[in-house]
Amino acid sequence: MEHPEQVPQTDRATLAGLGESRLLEEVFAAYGGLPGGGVLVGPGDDTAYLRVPSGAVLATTDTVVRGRDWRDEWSTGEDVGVKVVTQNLADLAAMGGRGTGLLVTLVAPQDLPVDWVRDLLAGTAWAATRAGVPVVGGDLSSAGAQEVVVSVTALGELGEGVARPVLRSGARAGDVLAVSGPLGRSGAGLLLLRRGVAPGRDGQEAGLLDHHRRPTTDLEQGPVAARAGARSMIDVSDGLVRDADRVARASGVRVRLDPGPLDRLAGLLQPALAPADARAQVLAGGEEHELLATFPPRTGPPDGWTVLGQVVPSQADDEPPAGVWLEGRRLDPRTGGWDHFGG
Ligand SMILES: Nc1ncnc2c1ncn2[C@@H]1O[C@H](COP(=O)(O)OP(=O)(O)OP(=O)(O)O)[C@@H](O)[C@H]1O
Ligand SMILES: Cc1ncc(C[n+]2csc(CCOP(=O)(O)O)c2C)c(N)n1
Ligand SMILES: [Mg+2]
Repeated sequence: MEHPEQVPQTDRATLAGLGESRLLEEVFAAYGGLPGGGVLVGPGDDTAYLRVPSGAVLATTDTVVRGRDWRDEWSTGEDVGVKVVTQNLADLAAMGGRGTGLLVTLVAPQDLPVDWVRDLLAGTAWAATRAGVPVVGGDLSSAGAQEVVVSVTALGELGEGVARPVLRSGARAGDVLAVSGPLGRSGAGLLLLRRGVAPGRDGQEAGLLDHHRRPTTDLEQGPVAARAGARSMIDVSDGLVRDADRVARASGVRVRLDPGPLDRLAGLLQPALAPADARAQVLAGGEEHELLATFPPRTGPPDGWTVLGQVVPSQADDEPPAGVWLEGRRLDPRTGGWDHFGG
């Protein structure tokens, strides 16, 4: 028979000491108070059971891996939780949607400190609460030493007043290209961390590090853009050029960036970054999770968005015909931006 009070505190400090059942109790407690009117059955049974008022579901998933997507020297478990939830919700926002439920999976070694998992639960719960989305389930599994993987699946539906999802393929010649917020902050923060910069709590560098650790996208801007008539949309996860190139190719158009707004956005990263580094991060910095959308010229973007350029027809003699252009030259998406497999 087990006497929990006799188990030394240190034994409970790792996942092996705590055990799956007690960890699950903590998981349920962490996610228990979250909002979510449509949840008919929440965590604890074989599946969750959700109401689907609009009759159609948005579904996306995004996974982060220790060493690849975060480093423990740079990010806490709470940071990881905030970021992985935000990444998923930004994908829903980029369709013109909002979350209705999250599933959170943790794959971790037995010697992982329970406190790291408690931080992860706090971070995921914080980001879910901020967005008004319940965590409805997930999974736990074990991994080899050092391997920690957190995977989130997000379910959602189109925002109120949004009739259809905003796809990457909807950009049309004549559209205005705009972004919902600044660019390059997360990439700039990562660059500073790689350089070993240890900024004080205030100031520009601290803000960039914060945005790298916990992107603060205004997720409502997705439905706002959709209602404003956005014809195409994507969230900037792999860098402006790479993500704009995806829109251009899906739509069969050219995207022409204006240098002026790029310089202004790069200015926001200076003096923490030198001008050339700042420009590079605006063009290629990943994990920003601001929304990039195109709008018909007559309506233009909603208030607070920054116009970055225009959509123009693709030219038959260009190879490839669709892509991103700046000052008369095509920007190769492979030379900047994030690719998990290095391509
Ligand atoms: N293993 C897979 N099986 C099926 N579909 C996949 C798989 N991996 C990716 N996809 C699909 O490919 C598309 C692009 O995936 P990706 O992860 O690059 O999404 P993204 O929105 O561009 O990136 P991010 O998640 O960083 O915002 C998505 O529609 C995704 O569902
Ligand atoms: C340790 C460490 N190294 C590199 C990075 C940068 N990084 C990881 S994934 C990604 C793009 C988005 O991925 P996805 O498309 O899967 O959402 C970027 C820019 C990091 N955060 N931590
Ligand atoms: Mg995306």
